[in-house]
Amino acid sequence: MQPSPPLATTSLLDVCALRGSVFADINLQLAAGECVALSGPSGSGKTVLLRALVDLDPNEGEVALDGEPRRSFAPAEWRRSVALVPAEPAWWGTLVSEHFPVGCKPPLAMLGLSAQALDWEVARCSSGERQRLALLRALVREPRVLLLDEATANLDETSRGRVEVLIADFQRSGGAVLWVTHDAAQAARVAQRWLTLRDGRLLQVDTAHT
Ligand SMILES: Nc1ncnc2c1ncn2[C@@H]1O[C@H](COP(=O)(O)OP(=O)(O)OP(=O)(O)O)[C@@H](O)[C@H]1O
Repeated sequence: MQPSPPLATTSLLDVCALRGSVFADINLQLAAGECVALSGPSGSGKTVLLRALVDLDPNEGEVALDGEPRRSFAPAEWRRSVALVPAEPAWWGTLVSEHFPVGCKPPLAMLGLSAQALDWEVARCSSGERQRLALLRALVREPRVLLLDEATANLDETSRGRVEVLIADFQRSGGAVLWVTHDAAQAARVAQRWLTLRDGRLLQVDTAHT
C-alpha cells in the first residue's frame, strides 16, 4: 500500500474541517513564525478547541504539521511537537525538576524565576510561578507549535512582558503560536492575526473596529 501523500500545505500547522463537541468546521492555518490570538466569550470552546488540536478531546477532521497528518505521529510525539500549555497545568511529581528532562537548563532568569526553581517542591510554587514553569516545561522539549491557554492570566505586568518576549523569541526560531487571551491589548501586542470563537465557529476579528 502506498503511504498517503502529505496534505498540500504551505503552513506549519494546517487544520481542516475540525469538528468537536462545541465547535464545527474549524479551518485554521498557522505559518512558521506566526502568532494568532484567539478570543471569544467565556465557555465558547477555546480550551476544548486547543485540547482537540492535541487530541485530548474527541474530534474529527484533518490536522497536519508541516504537511504530515497527525495520524502519522505517535500521540506523545504529536503533543511534544504541538505543545499545549493549559491554563491550569498538571503536575505529577513532587519536585519541579521531575517535570523537566534530566540535565536541561531552562531559561529561568528570562521569566524572572530563581536559579533554584527546579529544586523547589511544586506545592510551594505560586500560581504565577507554576504558569511560567509550565511554559518552560513545554519549550525545553522544542515544540514546533505552541498552544497557549491564557498563559499570562496569573502574572503581573513585568512577568507578562517577559513571557511575551520569550514567545517572540520562539516565533523568531520558526515556531508558530495560537494564543488564547481575553486581553485585547495583549492580542494587539503579540499577534499578527486575531480570531474569535463564536457559536462554535472561528471568525476573524476586524481590528480596525476594536
Ligand atoms: N469534558 C467536557 N465535557 C463536557 N463539556 C465540556 C467539557 N469541557 C468543557 N466543556 C464545556 O464546553 C464549553 C466550552 O468550554 P471551554 O473550557 O472550552 O470554554 P472557554 O472558551 O475556554 O472558556 P473560558 O474563556 O471561560 O476559559 C463549556 O460549556 C464547558 O462547560
